[in-house]
Amino acid sequence: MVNKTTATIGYPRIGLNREMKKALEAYWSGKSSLDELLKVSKQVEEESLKDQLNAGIQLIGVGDHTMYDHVLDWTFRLGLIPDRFKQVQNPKDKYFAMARGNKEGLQALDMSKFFDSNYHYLVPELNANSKPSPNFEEFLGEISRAQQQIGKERAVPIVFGPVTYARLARCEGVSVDEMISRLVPAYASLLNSLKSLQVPEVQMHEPGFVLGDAEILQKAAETAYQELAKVQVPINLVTYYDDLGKTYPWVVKLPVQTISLDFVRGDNLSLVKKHGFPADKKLGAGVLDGRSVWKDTGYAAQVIKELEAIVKTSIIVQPSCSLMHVPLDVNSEPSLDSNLKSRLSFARQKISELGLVASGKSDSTANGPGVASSQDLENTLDKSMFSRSEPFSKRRSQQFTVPGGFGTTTIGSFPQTPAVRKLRLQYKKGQVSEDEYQRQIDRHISFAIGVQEALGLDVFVHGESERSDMVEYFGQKLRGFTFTENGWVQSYGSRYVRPPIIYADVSRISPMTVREFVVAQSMTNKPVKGMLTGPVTILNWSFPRKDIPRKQQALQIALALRDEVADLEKSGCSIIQMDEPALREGLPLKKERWNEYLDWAVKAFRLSTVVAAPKTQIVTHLCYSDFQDILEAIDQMDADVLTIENSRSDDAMLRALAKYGYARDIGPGVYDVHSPAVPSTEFLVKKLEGFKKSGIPLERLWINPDCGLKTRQWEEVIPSLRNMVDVAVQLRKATKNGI
Ligand code: MET
Ligand SMILES: [Zn+2]
Repeated sequence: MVNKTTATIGYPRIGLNREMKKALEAYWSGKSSLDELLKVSKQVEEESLKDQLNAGIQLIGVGDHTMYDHVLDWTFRLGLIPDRFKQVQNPKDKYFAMARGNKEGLQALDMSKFFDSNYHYLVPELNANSKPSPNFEEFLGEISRAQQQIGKERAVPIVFGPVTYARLARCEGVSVDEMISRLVPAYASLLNSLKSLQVPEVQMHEPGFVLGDAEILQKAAETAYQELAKVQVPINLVTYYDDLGKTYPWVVKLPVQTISLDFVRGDNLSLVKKHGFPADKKLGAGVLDGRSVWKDTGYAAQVIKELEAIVKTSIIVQPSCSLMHVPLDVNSEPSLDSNLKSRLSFARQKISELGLVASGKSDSTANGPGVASSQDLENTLDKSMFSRSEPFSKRRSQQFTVPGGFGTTTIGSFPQTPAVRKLRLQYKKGQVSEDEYQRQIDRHISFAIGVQEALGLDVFVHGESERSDMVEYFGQKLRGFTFTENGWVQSYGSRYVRPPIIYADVSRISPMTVREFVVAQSMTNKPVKGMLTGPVTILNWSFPRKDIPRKQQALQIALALRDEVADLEKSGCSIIQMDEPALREGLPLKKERWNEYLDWAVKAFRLSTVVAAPKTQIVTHLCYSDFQDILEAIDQMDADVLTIENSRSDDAMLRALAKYGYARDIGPGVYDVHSPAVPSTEFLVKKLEGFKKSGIPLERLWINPDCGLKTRQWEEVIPSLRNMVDVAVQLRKATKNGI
């Protein structure tokens, strides 16, 4: 029988009660000292090791604690600091300036999504002159502390690998291959230091090998790992978030002692079966889903059994990836239903599950989420439920348009002022009655309508003051969702999210947005948009079930939203916006799986919207990413108006849409809502000039900001929108006069 041990490859680093967030924010605002921040940070680090030690984990990943972001940590340790930060003397000030910019106007590093997760990392900026000047002192200190706490034989340093580091960086004037080779000496020296600390092995995290284009890295990766092997410290090459795909045959042959694979996403099991597994290597088997909140229901043990027939040396039972993507402890959820709780597994529960799996036992309470109804929903629905009754060419003349074109509108939310937030909190705590709450919400709606009236916008919104979050709001009103009180997961830095959990079939209980729409519409003669979050976004920003495919869950949500669209229409709503900001981010890492995802994502969007009559205008809004590679899917969504984030991308998206021949209406964002700056009319005129040049027919254009305005203040919003409307009106006149 092969030998089995347990390991972890990363743990939540935010603290049970969001200690890191609180400590960081107190430090940034000057309310506490650096010493206090460091103290909290060490406590959180210690607690997490204590958890893993108590759970009996044999090889515990250490050194993954972070003040902000682990990729930034490696940029810092490797000494790959962009020139503009070199003027900052104090190391912590420098670190945080790279993370968030500083008061002196230094711009932070760019932030980007970490693979296909909802975590965001700070993108290393490298160029022809970038040469590592490493300083691993703090990291080595962290490793020594861990060794003292949990014992040398258990503490396995987690190192972010050179290939992935270079691959995720923005390399200007230097190739990724060249950068990898420049990194190797720094990594070799680190491995040497770790060797002197007598670590049992080093985890080299290389998720970059699962990316679709990782093949091109073969040569550089082989050279790098041959060099690193010379140090002669055992290396565990850790990959996750997908299977190795085409890179499997050569990645498993790299000169390392252990290969760790994700057996939850992608299909590494088939690759292992097809190609075999090197007889002299250990296998880190990521069999417990590190990105799911559900207990394993026997899958892990099954995979281990199959692997035992193939692997010759030893199998290490571990989570599929770092547990940073799940909340810390189910036991911090006093109000969750106890039956449901017994089926959930957050980080602390997962590490005890590992032991069970390794010992061949499984948990009898784990019987999967909800009542499974795994029927293929798509096939139970008539095909006509996925198409509008008339094509866009016939719909458009029946829908609302602004004479002279360039209709002005906004994306939905207006400033979430302290008063709005306080009101929602009081309501949540039962301090204001439902009636009183609605009366107050209606006052906010009335204010928003008044402002839009005064500014002369063409299509109004009610302002979303009743929503703290565009997914949570709908989740709370739908059957099948549940919420945690303390289930925080790091999104970036000190920003954490609490994704809803889908635990059963989703359906609508009663109308969710109709009341607010009716109130808003009763206050104005201008059309008010109905405002909904799309099915794919609701799904992608929640923890899904594991007992039925994501597609089925998306279609269930879509059916619920479809009823909402029908009800809005019945209440007199003639323009309905279905936001899908998270559509793009759900794309699988490997291109060959894109079509399958896009197929059901588009179907879900259509199922939720096409119920609308031809005269009802369906708007969608996409933001947060570059959509140029999914133009066809966007076209197939068949929305009448597409509002899209564009303000930061130099109209590239617009040109791409024009080139593609996108023929429906478009509302490209004319200014960046994430900046407090008020866009001047000159700026906006220039922006609109750019639109003209993009090749999009002018009569197809709407004028709007690039996203919702909830994070802004009225003092910024009012002058910004005033300028926006002014410029649209000017353009309308100019175009009419043929200028
Ligand atoms: C992240 S997209 C946000 C769209 C939403 N309607 C809003 O304005 O807030
Ligand atoms: Zn948006």
